[in-house]
Amino acid sequence: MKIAIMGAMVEEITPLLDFFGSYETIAFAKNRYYTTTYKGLELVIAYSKIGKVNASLTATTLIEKFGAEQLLFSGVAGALNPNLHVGDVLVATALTQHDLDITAFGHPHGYVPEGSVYVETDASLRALAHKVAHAQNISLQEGIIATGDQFICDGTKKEWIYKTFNADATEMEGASVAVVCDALKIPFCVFRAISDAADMDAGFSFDEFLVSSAKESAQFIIAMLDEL
Ligand SMILES: CCCCCCN(CO)Cc1c[nH]c2c(N)ncnc12
Repeated sequence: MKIAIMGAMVEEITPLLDFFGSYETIAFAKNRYYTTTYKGLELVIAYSKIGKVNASLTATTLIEKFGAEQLLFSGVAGALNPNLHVGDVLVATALTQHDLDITAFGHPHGYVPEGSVYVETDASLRALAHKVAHAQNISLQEGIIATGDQFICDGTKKEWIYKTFNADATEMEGASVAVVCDALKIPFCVFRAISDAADMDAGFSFDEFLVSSAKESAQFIIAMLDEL
């Protein structure tokens, strides 16, 4: 089984590369893909760089060029739901694009023709995540992620996204991964540890907690691999 593990920033995959220790590096399309094996699994690891376009390119490459049969995303996110706090690990049930807007033509936010507002993650990967969380006594939150090409650091924008999409967290890549994996029929799931509250302090909080929260998410992914 070939599994892709994807992040957006180097800090999100460094804990993975450090854990696996040795890996091949393949340069492609202005990016680098790291391949290794772990307990009989073939792994291909990459960070896309920030934003939906970069994430779409990397997710497609991981599948079409490297032959990934499942894709796990590991990273950090801003909390929209007040019950989510820095360090909490969230598994996405569904993802949406909060900045996709043709409402001028009567469509709902996040919708374009022949698409859907939400893309759901793979139910069996989610079930496995809960099994792993329970077995390892890790508290795993579940929720909707709203993705957009903006770092959200403003209470008004935060509330709008929270209310418009009933979303629990926000980030900048997950929904792209969802659209790509859904179209290419590859089971996927998105795991994000909270780094900030997407409010006026988000920038400072993100700087302070990126590394520790990225580690939280990466550690959960590693725990998942033992059960895949
Ligand atoms: C150089 C700084 C790059 C920030 C990239 C942030 N990632 C994008 O996936 C996750 C994220 C954490 N908190 C966020 C927030 N409040 N809004 C959007 N995205 C996020």
